[in-house]
Amino acid sequence: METIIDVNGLMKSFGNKTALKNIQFTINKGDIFGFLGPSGSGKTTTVKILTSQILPTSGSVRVFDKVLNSANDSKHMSRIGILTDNSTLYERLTIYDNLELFCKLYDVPTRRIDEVLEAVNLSSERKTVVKNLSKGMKQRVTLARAILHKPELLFLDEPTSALDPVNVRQIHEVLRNLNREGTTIFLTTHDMEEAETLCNRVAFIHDGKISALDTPENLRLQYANNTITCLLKDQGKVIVQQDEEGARRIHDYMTSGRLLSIHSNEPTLGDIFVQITGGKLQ
Ligand SMILES: Nc1ncnc2c1ncn2[C@@H]1O[C@H](COP(=O)(O)OP(=O)(O)OP(=O)(O)O)[C@@H](O)[C@H]1O
Repeated sequence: METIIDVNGLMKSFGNKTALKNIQFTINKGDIFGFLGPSGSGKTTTVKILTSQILPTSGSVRVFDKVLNSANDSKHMSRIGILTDNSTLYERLTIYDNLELFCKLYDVPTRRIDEVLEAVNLSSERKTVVKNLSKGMKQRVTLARAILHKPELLFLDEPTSALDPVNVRQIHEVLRNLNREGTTIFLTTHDMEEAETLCNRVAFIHDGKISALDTPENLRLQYANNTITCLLKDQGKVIVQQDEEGARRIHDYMTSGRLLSIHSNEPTLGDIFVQITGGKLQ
């Protein structure tokens, strides 16, 4: 498996505030890696370091085969796409003109504009002025801009925060397609559902430290409470342990015709985050 990002002993301080405390993780080619944490936990600081916008206080960071040791180091930037809060568009220009400007900046042929607009489902809006777009559409243009130069690695800092569910679904679909075509994705979010549906690996960051890192499936298994909720006609909700005694009880509920519904109580990533850190994601 090819390692795309390798972070070891990463520390970052701002004056006497330590934002990152000995962070360690690797990201492999093809991952959609979710970096989950509440506000102020250190997500954006990590993205800024990985994209050479700021330097770490100590520790080592490797992106592709390049050890990052100076800010604004642009050597690997052509292989990277970034979508953050600061990714603004020219409001008075059309979608097409916005993208054309960035084609010139990145030295990308303008025929690529049609491809990215198709990818984000905005081909029919190419002549629309950006200020007339909805928030979700603007975010899709920003995403189109971030992938104009076909980056191998895409950083997304809270890409769907404050978007409605329809727009969230559209952005997720674009990201899945990009990933299928080979783009590795580093995604920060405090939305656990987003991480559950998109990510093959997630790290929990809390107060500048990573407190868990695994696949969502392994985390759910590890923190499962092994119970089943049964809804009974005469008793309402009943919690049953997943053991022999529980199996006997469920069998009785079924054969006596009392069982209305049954579901296993798998913890969500949000539940697990609370269990591990004692804090909430939001
Ligand atoms: N330039 C800075 N100067 C001083 N403190 C900073 C600076 N940048 C970040 N911090 C502090 O570092 C900590 C981590 O901030 P960071 O922006 O990385 O959090 P975050 O997880 O991205 O939060 P959010 O989800 O709200 O964006 C916070 O306590 C923040 O106040």
